[in-house]
Amino acid sequence: MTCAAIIVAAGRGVRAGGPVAKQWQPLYGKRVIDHTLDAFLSHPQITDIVLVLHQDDIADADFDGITCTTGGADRAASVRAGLAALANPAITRVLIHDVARPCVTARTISEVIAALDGSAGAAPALPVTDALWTGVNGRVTGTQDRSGLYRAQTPQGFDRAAITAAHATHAGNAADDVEVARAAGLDVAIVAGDEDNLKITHPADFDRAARILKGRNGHQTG
Ligand SMILES: Nc1ccn([C@@H]2O[C@H](COP(=O)(O)OP(=O)(O)OP(=O)(O)O)[C@@H](O)[C@H]2O)c(=O)n1
Ligand SMILES: C[C@](O)(CO)[C@H](O)COP(=O)(O)O
Repeated sequence: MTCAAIIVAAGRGVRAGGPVAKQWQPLYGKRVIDHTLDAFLSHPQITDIVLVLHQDDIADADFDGITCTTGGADRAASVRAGLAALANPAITRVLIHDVARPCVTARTISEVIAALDGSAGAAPALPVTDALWTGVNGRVTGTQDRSGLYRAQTPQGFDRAAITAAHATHAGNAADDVEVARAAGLDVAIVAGDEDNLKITHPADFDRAARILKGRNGHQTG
């Protein structure tokens, strides 16, 4: 089994703000992107890494041992570019991960890979535990049943041939690669998500991620 990781990093991080896109901003001693890459570079089951970058960033990219390629206008297009850049024919599995999730642990990566033994796809998720409302103009308009609802995370793992075929036939963007996989009829297993595997989306998420990484220092998870 040869497993690659595709790290999608071609977004502009508009919601996070800042002078540069969020993946290039500092976080607990290095850049967000460095934390994310290190999680996969240090994982013993990941043999190849493809980093998908924005066209404005690619010329300055300097990452040893990592294939860099240019992303597209939306996340799904960037994933397709990453899949196309996988050069090693021996790769049978691929994990697709948001650069914006720098606190991913070795344990989560291992659990996604292990679940691929029994399923064409596998991804971490957390069951929704809060009540869910609908609301309009700052007023609650209803309560939704939360049973069977999950918060999806990455890395999302797949059989390489199956996800490549699924993306080739998928039109337009998608919430994530699980949506693309399921549209193509693939079975996707849910593995335990991790509250600490947050996606840096808004400015306050940098502090939260830094606290998680600081708390882990000297207590390696996974
Ligand atoms: N055209 C795109 C859009 C998004 N992404 C990646 O998809 C992940 C999840 O997207 P999100 O958190 O929405 O990141 P951004 O698109 O950068 O954020 P924003 O929507 O706030 O601009 C990120 O790692 C982002 O870099 C990508 O590779 N290519
Ligand atoms: C793929 C994803 O991380 C799953 O939770 C998420 O959908 C991507 O982020 P976005 O904010 O929806 O673009």
